[in-house]
Amino acid sequence: MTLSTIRRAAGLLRSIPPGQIALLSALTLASALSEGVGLLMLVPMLSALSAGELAAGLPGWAASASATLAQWMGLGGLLALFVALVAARAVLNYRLALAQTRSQYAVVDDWRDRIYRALLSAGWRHLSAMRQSDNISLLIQLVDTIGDGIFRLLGLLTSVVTLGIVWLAAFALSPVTALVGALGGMAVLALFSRFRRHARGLGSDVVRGIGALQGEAQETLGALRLIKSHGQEGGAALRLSQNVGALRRAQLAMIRTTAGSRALLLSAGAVAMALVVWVAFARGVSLAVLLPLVALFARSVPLLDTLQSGLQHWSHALPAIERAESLLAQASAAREPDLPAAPAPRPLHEIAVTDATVRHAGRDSPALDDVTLVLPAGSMTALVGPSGAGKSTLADLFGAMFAPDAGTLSVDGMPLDGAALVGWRRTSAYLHQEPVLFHTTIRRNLQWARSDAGEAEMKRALERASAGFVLELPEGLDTVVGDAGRRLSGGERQRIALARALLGDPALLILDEATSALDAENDAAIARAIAGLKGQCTILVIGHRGALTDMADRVVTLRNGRIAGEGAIPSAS
Ligand SMILES: Nc1ncnc2c1ncn2[C@@H]1O[C@H](COP(=O)(O)OP(=O)(O)OP(=O)(O)O)[C@@H](O)[C@H]1O
Repeated sequence: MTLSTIRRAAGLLRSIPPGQIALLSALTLASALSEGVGLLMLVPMLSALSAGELAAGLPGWAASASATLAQWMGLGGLLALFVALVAARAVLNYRLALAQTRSQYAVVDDWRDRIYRALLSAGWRHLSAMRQSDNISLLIQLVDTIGDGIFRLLGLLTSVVTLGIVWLAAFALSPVTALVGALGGMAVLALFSRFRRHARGLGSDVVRGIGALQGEAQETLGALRLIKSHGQEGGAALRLSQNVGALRRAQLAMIRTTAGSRALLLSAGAVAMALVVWVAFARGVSLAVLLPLVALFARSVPLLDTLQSGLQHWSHALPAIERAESLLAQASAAREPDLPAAPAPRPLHEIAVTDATVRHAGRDSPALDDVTLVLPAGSMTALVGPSGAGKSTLADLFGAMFAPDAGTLSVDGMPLDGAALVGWRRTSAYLHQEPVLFHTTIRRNLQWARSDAGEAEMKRALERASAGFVLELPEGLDTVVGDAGRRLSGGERQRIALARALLGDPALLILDEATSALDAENDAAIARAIAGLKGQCTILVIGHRGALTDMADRVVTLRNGRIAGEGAIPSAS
């Protein structure tokens, strides 16, 4: 265990409440003491069994103490005390296992919570560049790998304390044997370091395997229509089973390493014990010393095994811990400022993006190059242009999803940054080509925008969004929309999403290709709804030629990240 590993372990254990740490420490110490004392009880028991004969050869203090105890308690009393000690240790170990599991959960849950919060608080640009299946696998599965590492770490700390007590007992009986045993134990730990390195490599394989499996399953289940239409069911099933195979190979290799190192350690322990007995017998060491030493030795080997396999599992969990640490660090570095206490002011005159430049990571040319666009308050602007011109990027700037690399977003001449920028985001609403609905009732989907919205307000929003059909459904607002709203048509989904946006009373409504996947009827229904909103809020429509762009007060053309013109709708966009 290197210094950095110890520091990392201490850092992880910091999320265990102090009371729990105190309980763990007390239980660990009490369990270890009961173990040591129980083993040492052999000495007075042997003395009582042999009427003092076997006391010869014991260190002076041990001979007199065991003789006194044997005389005072008798064999029956000593046996009863021994049984009581074993029973007490069983209770202590039961409580210890519970305390260790609770501590493990405390660490894991704290990590999960911190990672989740860090992700939720990170900026959109950072989040949109991430592979979310990696984050899901970390939050759901890898934290349990980390939990296993923590549990083993706590177990190995218990083994260290118990080994220490057992060693002290051995030292009291025979210092030389105890020192030789300690050196042997350290040599074993050093020799077994290659198993731990191997376990760490396998830990990396498991992290990769879990990520690949999660990514594959998530992508496949999210693309079922595509898979079915291309007849790719077999290929998808094969890819999943290949991913499962790779993961299982890594997991089985870990079991093999653990079981192999255990078999080696226990066999080496047996050989060492045989040697000790042999040498002791040859040198005429008395039974009174030899028997308790053998018992202490026999107990030390499994404890050493727990220690070694604990270190091995800890090494195995390290890659998952490193993944979590790195994600946490990156997400925290991309953290957005906290929301301002007061809501952002509604624009009276204009919302403007000025001299804005945006460079996406890994791209040579900027997505937006020194763009200035002013949206008069209450106006409706259509933004058109070829694919990749930068329309969505510009809409993201207006909606304050992120700040430009250069330039500003301002409302009525006041530049927005930091918390004000995040606050403005709350007052704008987006409608994308594929609306986001949650697998719950329409009521809950609407209330997602405003939890205190009443029935009448919801109905009004639905009517304004040309979504009155909801009220005619057999279960009305309580209709469950299905996974991502798949129990509704695309147009119905989009109109419910518009109603949800309106419920939040947005100052800026952005429709990014909101009707491009809809038929003429739904396009017209959304257009009717938007016509009713004109003048009530500022509207920015992105799209190719259609009912919505035709309704705009003006049309702005974007080309290669620059404003290419303003006025009439270009004939080919
Ligand atoms: N997250 C990203 N990382 C890297 N490049 C990006 C990212 N998002 C957009 N781009 C690139 O930035 C440019 C502008 O993209 P944007 O989505 O703004 O264009 P658009 O005009 O909305 O296109 P479309 O009409 O096809 O939706 C494109 O070249 C696109 O490939």
